[in-house]
Amino acid sequence: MSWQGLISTYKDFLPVNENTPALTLLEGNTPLIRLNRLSEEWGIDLHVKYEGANPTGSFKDRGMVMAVAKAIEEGSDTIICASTGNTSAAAAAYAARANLRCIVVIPEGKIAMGKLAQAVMYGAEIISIEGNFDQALKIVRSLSESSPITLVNSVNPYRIEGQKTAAFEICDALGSAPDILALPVGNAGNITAYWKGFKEYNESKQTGLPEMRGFEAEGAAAIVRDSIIENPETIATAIRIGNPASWKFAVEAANESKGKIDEVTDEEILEAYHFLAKKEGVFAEPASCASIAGIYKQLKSGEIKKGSKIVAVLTGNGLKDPNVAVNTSTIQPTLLPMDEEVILEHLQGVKQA
Ligand SMILES: N[C@@H](CCOP(=O)(O)O)C(=O)O
Repeated sequence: MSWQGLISTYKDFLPVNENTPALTLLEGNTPLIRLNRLSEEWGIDLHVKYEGANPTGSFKDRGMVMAVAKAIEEGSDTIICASTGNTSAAAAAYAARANLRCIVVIPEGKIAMGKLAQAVMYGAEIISIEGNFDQALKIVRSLSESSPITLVNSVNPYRIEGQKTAAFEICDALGSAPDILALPVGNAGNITAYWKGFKEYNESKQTGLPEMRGFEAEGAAAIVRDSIIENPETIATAIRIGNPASWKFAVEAANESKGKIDEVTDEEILEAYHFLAKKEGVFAEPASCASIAGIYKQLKSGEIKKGSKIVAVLTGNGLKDPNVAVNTSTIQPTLLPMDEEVILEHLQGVKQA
């Protein structure tokens, strides 16, 4: 049978009942791609869960389909979120699909262009604040407590329920859980969701449990430092968060699984971002590449053993953030005059090089 989306496929593992609408944009069922060159170079068996293949280009669709379906079931007609970009894109898309009103609060000037374009196109009401994500989240949390508006950030438990399905897909594709699951950590909802998913699948199908290795950006590494960061800064805007909402659950996931929450620098993230695209043909947004950068770092330090089977979660599509790609690439187009002879001569040179 063709793919019917998350709610239909995983209903036995999700909080759905006969009143839950069959909302879907056919999210989920994303590719698990083996990275052949990096596996060989690094002496590991490395795969990426390419969440950029979701309908709005990020893993947020998994959680959002669930949160919006439950909002409708509970009679809500308006959803709200704070966002560094991907959550707002997903919220706006599913609200449009379900004919709900959607309000998004974003930090001014800190949203990648592709993500802003999505919120605009899907018809969200966009409030841009002179503050950061953590401040925006505080505002929408208090608003949703005092009015009949459904908060769809990952503090909404249905978001975690939807997002846990990625762990099921990994186990189904590999036949069991990998040795290590590596992923970026921003607001920490996704590491919470994956750990819940691996535990539930293991209980039901004995698929085993991975070590959970989460990676924050150095300039936003609140969990690693064990201290709130008032002004988080990183090129990886999706994880530019200084007070993660699911902090406690992220620490639990790392501790229970004998994994670790670690940090990577912007330089390490950008290095991974470029070699992933150039060596493997996989283009993911900068924050996603914290997972690859983290694996590379821990292989060099010896914390990750050779031979390990590892899945790195690539949370969002590279096209979300075209500015970082163009501004950090050494490759620039060669400009030639519209003269056939000149162009052919140049291409002959390129061919021989
Ligand atoms: N990176 C996120 C920020 C956190 O959103 P959450 O609702 O998943 O906790 C974004 O895309 O906005």
